[in-house]
Amino acid sequence: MNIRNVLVIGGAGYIGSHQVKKLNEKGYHVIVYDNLSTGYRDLVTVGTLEEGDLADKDRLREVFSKYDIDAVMHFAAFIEVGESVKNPAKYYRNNVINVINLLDVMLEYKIKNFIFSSTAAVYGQAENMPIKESKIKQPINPYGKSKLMIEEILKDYDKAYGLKYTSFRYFNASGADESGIIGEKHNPETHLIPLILQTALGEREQIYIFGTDYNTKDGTCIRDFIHVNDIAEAHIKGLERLFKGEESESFNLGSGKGYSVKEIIDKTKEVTNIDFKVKEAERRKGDPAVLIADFSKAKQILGWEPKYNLEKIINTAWNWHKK
Ligand SMILES: NC(=O)c1ccc[n+]([C@@H]2O[C@H](COP(=O)([O-])OP(=O)(O)OC[C@H]3O[C@@H](n4cnc5c(N)ncnc54)[C@H](O)[C@@H]3O)[C@@H](O)[C@H]2O)c1
Ligand SMILES: O=c1ccn([C@@H]2O[C@H](COP(=O)(O)OP(=O)(O)O[C@H]3O[C@H](CO)[C@H](O)[C@H](O)[C@H]3O)[C@@H](O)[C@H]2O)c(=O)[nH]1
Repeated sequence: MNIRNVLVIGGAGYIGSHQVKKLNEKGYHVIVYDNLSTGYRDLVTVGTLEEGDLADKDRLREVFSKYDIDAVMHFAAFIEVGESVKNPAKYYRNNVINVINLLDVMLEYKIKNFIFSSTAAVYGQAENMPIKESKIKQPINPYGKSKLMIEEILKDYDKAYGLKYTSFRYFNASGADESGIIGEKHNPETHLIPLILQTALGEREQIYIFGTDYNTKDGTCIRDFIHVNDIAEAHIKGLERLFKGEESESFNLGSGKGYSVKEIIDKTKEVTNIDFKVKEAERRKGDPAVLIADFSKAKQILGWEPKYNLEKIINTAWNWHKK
């Protein structure tokens, strides 16, 4: 069988770089398209890096002309919820307009297999846990709205142009590859587990708990953490399904288990065997109290389920951060 070419947009970022490594391990040929705005050249450990911006359609055309692309996986986006509230234009431009550019060029080149990084933020505040894909989508910030807009656009492009897509709504992506050569590298870092680990390393004086008065068992927010390699594995299954000609679908990617911020901090102290300062702080704007995924649809249709538990997630992340 011919080796398939997969174009990974945003493959120099945290999740994309793990996907690139996984695709390579599964025998795909990988081309990364990235402008390195929040990504890093050294996270691209295999495949070919083509530098370019999604706003630049001519550069995209060059890449699509150079390689015979079989499918596109799209990870590139701005990802900070708080920033999206302050500067929505930045988010709608990169997370919506630039994705339309990409889809335009894909269609010009008759490439019809597309995998999209969506988010639990499309659901907004949910009353009942765990969250199923069918839940009504009411995102409460521009970041979540920008992702939902693309999900809606994809439905229309499927009907009108026959574009086949799989959208994955990640809950809290975390952990690092076991090799220790790639991991979560965001600057500024806003995510809980890397911030706790930086505190354990003494790079930060303390970790703040944002809100202790939520209606949860210990008053702190509850989240569903999913290992980045479990996410990558699901994408491979989604890709194989598209290559079989199956219909477009959207899936939650989470573990189905929720842990409170306090529990995450305690678990990290246990895994690292380091004690560090914890301070209680005000709630962060826009945080839903609880987010837990129902992943039964991915299990049923893709035959996917997460392999990493919380301890392994923290352990692999710790392994990377120590380096
Ligand atoms: N990290 C999470 O917890 C999480 C949760 C849910 C969804 N997601 C989604 O997963 C995807 C990847 O997230 P991440 O944490 O790896 O982010 P990241 O910032 O590490 O990676 C994004 C990559 O895209 C590139 N990029 C951004 N804009 C670009 C443009 N216009 N042209 C070319 N390249 C561009 C960046 O340089 C970077 O390499 C995003 O779409 C995000 O919305 C992430
Ligand atoms: O220093 C910190 C950082 C975070 N938190 C808390 O830890 C929880 C997790 O926060 P993260 O920033 O790590 O993750 P989010 O749940 O806010 O965001 C994740 O899920 C979102 C979907 O809701 C988006 O997809 C986003 O990209 C993704 O990182 C939240 O309750 C937050 O308030 C703290 O208490 N202290």
